[in-house]
Amino acid sequence: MTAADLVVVANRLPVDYDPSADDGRGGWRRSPGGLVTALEPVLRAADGAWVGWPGAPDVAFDPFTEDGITLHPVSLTEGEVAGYYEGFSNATLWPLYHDAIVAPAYDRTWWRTYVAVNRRFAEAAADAAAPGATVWVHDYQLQLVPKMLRDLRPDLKIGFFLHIPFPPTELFLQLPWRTAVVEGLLGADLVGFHLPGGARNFLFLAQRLLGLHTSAHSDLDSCVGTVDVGDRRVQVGAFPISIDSAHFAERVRSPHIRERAAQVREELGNPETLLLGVDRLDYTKGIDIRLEALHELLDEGTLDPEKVVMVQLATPSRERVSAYAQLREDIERKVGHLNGEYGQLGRPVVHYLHRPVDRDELMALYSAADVMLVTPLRDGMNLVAKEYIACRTDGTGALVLSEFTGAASELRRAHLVNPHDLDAVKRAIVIAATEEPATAARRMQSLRTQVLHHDVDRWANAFLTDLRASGSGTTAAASA
Ligand SMILES: Nc1nc2c(ncn2[C@@H]2O[C@H](COP(=O)(O)OP(=O)(O)O)[C@@H](O)[C@H]2O)c(=O)[nH]1
Ligand SMILES: O=P(O)(O)OC[C@H]1O[C@H](O[C@H]2O[C@H](CO)[C@@H](O)[C@H](O)[C@H]2O)[C@H](O)[C@@H](O)[C@@H]1O
Repeated sequence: MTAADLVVVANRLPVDYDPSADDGRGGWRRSPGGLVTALEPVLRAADGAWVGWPGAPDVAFDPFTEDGITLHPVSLTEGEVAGYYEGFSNATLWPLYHDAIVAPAYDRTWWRTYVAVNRRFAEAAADAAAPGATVWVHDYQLQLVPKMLRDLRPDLKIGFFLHIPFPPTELFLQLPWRTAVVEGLLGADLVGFHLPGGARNFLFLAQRLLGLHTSAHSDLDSCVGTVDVGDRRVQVGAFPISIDSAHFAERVRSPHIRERAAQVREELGNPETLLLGVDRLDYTKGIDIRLEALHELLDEGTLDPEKVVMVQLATPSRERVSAYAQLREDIERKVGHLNGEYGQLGRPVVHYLHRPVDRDELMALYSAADVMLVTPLRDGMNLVAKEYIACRTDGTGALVLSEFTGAASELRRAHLVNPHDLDAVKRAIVIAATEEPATAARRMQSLRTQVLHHDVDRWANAFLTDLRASGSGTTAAASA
């Protein structure tokens, strides 16, 4: 397998191995989540390599090529999945970085496994990269990889992008391993966040925890500041991720998706208002909030159960982490209450699917829905909001969007809400469902302009251009 000039390193490969697939040999399926959706086209265009976990424990594969990308699977044992993925990544870092919505657990054995697994990813990346290659490391699961990789391969350009929020400094400082995490990230030439606020938090911590010299720039371009680490100058920037907008806008116009969208409405009883939620089943996503809002609107008689239907897709996620198992029970109980009180025989008010649907079906749902509900308590970006907008090719539709998503900083003409304020969520749903069509169309037009002009290529090019230009500038240590 030849070494690549562009290497992505992410927790997951773009495909997951499922040993229980019913062809008897197991099989590969597309991985869940926005990170894969965003990066796959970028890497395919560059004939690059992708280093990641196959998504199942105790399986080992040699590198192979799929759809123009060379995949380098990193094996994890059952114990490593428990300590590194379910434990440190998703029961420590995920809740801590999402405003501690659920209490983060600080477990020393998880941390040790996180260090060991990060080292394995760094070694695999060092093997996959050609001399002088660009290596782009992704997300909270791999924050130690930049430094480990630099120690192994000082010839590489190394970028790091965090797909989830970088927390307020006082929350980050809870982390017993805070200094090692900041040092790990500073192994990169460029550290990127979705929003300038996350970048500024990181600059503060580099100064406070490591005593490093930092400088802050204006927010007018993607570079928010720099940190001097010995004779290296690390750039710190903000790069809001997006989607392949043109692909969504074009594909959703296919006759079979249009027909399916009409059929979906028909199957749902041709409601006056079709509300839609699409999320991994995650406690950050605020699925409970939108169900509570709908319940109260029906209780008060503001919405009529004969005229409104909600579809909630809730893709299974991190099911062995206890907060996720509890969330599933809570959501399913709420759906049951709503349907018990307001459904008719053969006609529930809430249609809830706890499984992924294929992409064409998802686009048909985006196309069919009158109001998209995106109500996270905290979300790095939220690509679903952008996908919905890209699919509204006829300029109709309305988006209720939490202020606490990264997307809210760009989609200013959505119906922005504070998800902690249930009355505000209820008001936003009603306004979105009833707004005068010309006003709604102007809103959607403005949202579409934003999403169609700021697509995933623009995001990746902005990051990679800044990464390739990084390393310039003289630090005090270098000029001494
Ligand atoms: N095909 C398919 N994609 C889904 C489904 N549910 C969510 N997704 C995709 O998963 C991604 C979710 O990204 P995002 O909203 O940023 O949230 P994340 O899950 O936290 O990464 C989007 O690209 C969605 O289209 C599903 O049921 N089917
Ligand atoms: O790999 P999983 O544990 O199954 O989780 C799926 C992905 O979820 C997270 O997505 C984030 O990235 C999106 C794209 O930047 C962003 O829009 C969203 O707000 C984030 O939550 C996670 O960051 C990925 O690593 C996971 O693969």
